[in-house]
Amino acid sequence: MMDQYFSQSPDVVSDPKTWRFELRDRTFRFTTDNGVFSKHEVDYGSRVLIESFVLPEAGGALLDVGCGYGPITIALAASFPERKVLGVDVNQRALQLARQNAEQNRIDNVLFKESDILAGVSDQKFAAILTNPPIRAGKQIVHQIFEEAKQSLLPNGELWVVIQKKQGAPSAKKKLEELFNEVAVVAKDKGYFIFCAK
Ligand SMILES: C[S@@+](CC[C@H](N)C(=O)[O-])C[C@H]1O[C@@H](n2cnc3c(N)ncnc32)[C@H](O)[C@@H]1O
Repeated sequence: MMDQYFSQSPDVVSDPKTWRFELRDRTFRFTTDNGVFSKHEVDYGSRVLIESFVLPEAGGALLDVGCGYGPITIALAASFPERKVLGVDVNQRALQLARQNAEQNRIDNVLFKESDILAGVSDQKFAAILTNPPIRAGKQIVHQIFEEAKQSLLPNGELWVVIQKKQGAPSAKKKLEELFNEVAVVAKDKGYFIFCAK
């Protein structure tokens, strides 16, 4: 089987690496491994999303869809200790690393759960849902994330998405505009767009 970062259990040999990275003025220690997305450093798009995120009016938990080894979930949990932050992914190796990363950074307002898109958290509503979506899984999955997110937002809740222009930002924006009343471009940096939809 071809190894993909979004496979449920990567079959590449494990070779964990630990490194430091600064996000929202705090230094984190992340452990990553083969078979997970962006294993050498925090992905540039995720960085732009993390740095530009502001809490919405709605109170309540935050959700990171496709959390990988946890950089978005963990950085936001550290910034907003009064909020609970959930991270979901299909990749079990990534989820294991995310739990380890939360522990080694002493972040305890997080929960990581295996879930195909939002299926595993369909009983909950969120103040904000964030995603650096799995582009390589296909446009249909990305659009499904947007659709399921819309159903899982609290009133005044917001969906925050990072997507590169060359990886389909215009078509993602169009889909978001079909689903939501308001879609703002919050940031643009090196070809990465941050959309906030409500
Ligand atoms: C672009 S990566 C982002 C990872 C992480 N948030 C980061 O910033 O490094 C997208 C993630 O989506 C996950 N993914 C792929 N298909 C998924 C699905 N159907 N449901 C949930 N997560 C999925 C992948 O395993 C991958 O970890």
